[in-house]
Order: sequence, then C-alpha cells, then structure tokens
Amino acid sequence: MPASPVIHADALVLGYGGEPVCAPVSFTLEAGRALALVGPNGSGKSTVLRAVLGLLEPAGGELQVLGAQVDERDARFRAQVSSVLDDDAYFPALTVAEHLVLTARGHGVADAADVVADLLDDFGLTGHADVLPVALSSGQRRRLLLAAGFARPRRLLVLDEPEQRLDQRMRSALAARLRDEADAGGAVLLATHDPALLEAVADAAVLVGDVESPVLPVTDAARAIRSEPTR
Ligand SMILES: Nc1ncnc2c1ncn2[C@@H]1O[C@H](COP(=O)(O)OP(=O)(O)OP(=O)(O)O)[C@@H](O)[C@H]1O
Repeated sequence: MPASPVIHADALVLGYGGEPVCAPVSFTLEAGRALALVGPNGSGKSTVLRAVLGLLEPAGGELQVLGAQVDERDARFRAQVSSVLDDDAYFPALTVAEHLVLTARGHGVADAADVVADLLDDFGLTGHADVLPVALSSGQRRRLLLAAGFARPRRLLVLDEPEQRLDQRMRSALAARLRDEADAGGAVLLATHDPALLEAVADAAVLVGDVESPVLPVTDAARAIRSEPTR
C-alpha cells in the first residue's frame, strides 16, 4: 500500500469570522518534496500555513497532515512537525545557544551539544552564542528562529517567508539547506515572496488568492511573483 502523503488539502476553505480570505486551496505534499505557496500580500498564504499547523480550524474542505486530522495538541503531531513562523517567538532571558539546546533536548536529541554547535556555525551565530535575543539584529534573530527549526527531528518543515531579513548569502545557504531537507526525504511547505528561493527549493507551487489555483510548475509561480504589483 502506498504511504499516505504528508499533507493532503482538498478544497480547503479558510478564513476568519466566517469570511473566507482566499479561494479554496487544494494540494498534496509527499515526503521528499518541497511545495511553495505564493501570492501577493494578504492573499492568504500564512492562513493556509496556520491551518496546516492546527492553529486555525478550516471552515470547509478536507485537511489531513501525516495521515490524520490536524491536532496540534497531539504529541505525535508536535514531534513530527517543525515550524518557523513570522512571530518573533523568543524567551527574552535565554541566550542564542540556550534556545537551541532547549529545542533540541526538548525533542529528545541525544547529541544536542554537537547539533547546536553545527547550527550556530551554519547560521553564522557562533560569535553570538551567549547573547540574549534583545542584543541581536533583526536578521540575526531570524537566523536564530530558523536554526531552532532545524534543531529538532521532523518529517514536515513549515516556514512562513523564511527569506525575510536575511542577507543574500544566508538566503542562498538556506535555499540549499531546504533543498537538502527534501532530497533527504523530508517534506517542506513554505510561503515565499522570493522567486530565487522558490526556484532553488520548490518542486511545485500553489498560487493562493482570489482564484482557485492548480498546483503549478515552479517557473510559472516565479513568473507570477515577478509580475506582482509593486504596490
Ligand atoms: N487573525 C486574523 N483575523 C482576521 N483577519 C485576518 C487575521 N489574520 C489575517 N487576516 C486577514 O486574512 C487575509 C490573509 O492574511 P495572510 O496573513 O494569510 O496573508 P499572506 O498571504 O500571508 O500575506 P503576506 O504576504 O503579507 O504575509 C488578510 O486580508 C488579512 O488581513
């Protein structure tokens, strides 16, 4: 029997206070694949991610994550789904290294010290390991959140505009890491406004917006981003 997809969304209706924010959304994400959500500001990308993470109840349609209805309170769900949202979620009194160690140990990583040392290096944070979040730049804080997303085991990685506030070099390094994640059998779902990141990472894309989109080739989605109105 074939394995069930990591995410199956069929005619998903999403909104706030009974008002849908976008046309119904349908896609399937298999292990070993990366899918991007694209669309202009306010089109509903983060809202789709919230539903996948169990932070928003769909108003209609079908949504299965890891073969079951989403329940973010379920320990099995939380153990397998890592997310990096645009929410600046830090403990103000923990250093950079302490954040990463807490995340790794909290998810049962045996060699947490080694994993954290590698992540500090990869994300250019080694020199800031003992610094509190308040003393980081906005890009360094973003690097910390991203590193935390990789500090723990996962089958599904969900990222909301991970390119934000990163310099070009870190964007390229992140793109390579996300592609490696999928090539190693993980599943990646990301919302992005960056056509270069999209092309480097994703196997396919969904255009979220007023009109229901099929799953698109990445080249079509990159063209859609590049033709978004500038204001
Ligand atoms: N908590 C909320 N309550 C009510 N409306 C909301 C809420 N969060 C978002 N919205 C609305 O839902 C719509 C979609 O927002 P969403 O954040 O999903 O867009 P997005 O595509 O991620 O945008 P961006 O590219 O700017 O991040 C917007 O019109 C927004 O104002």
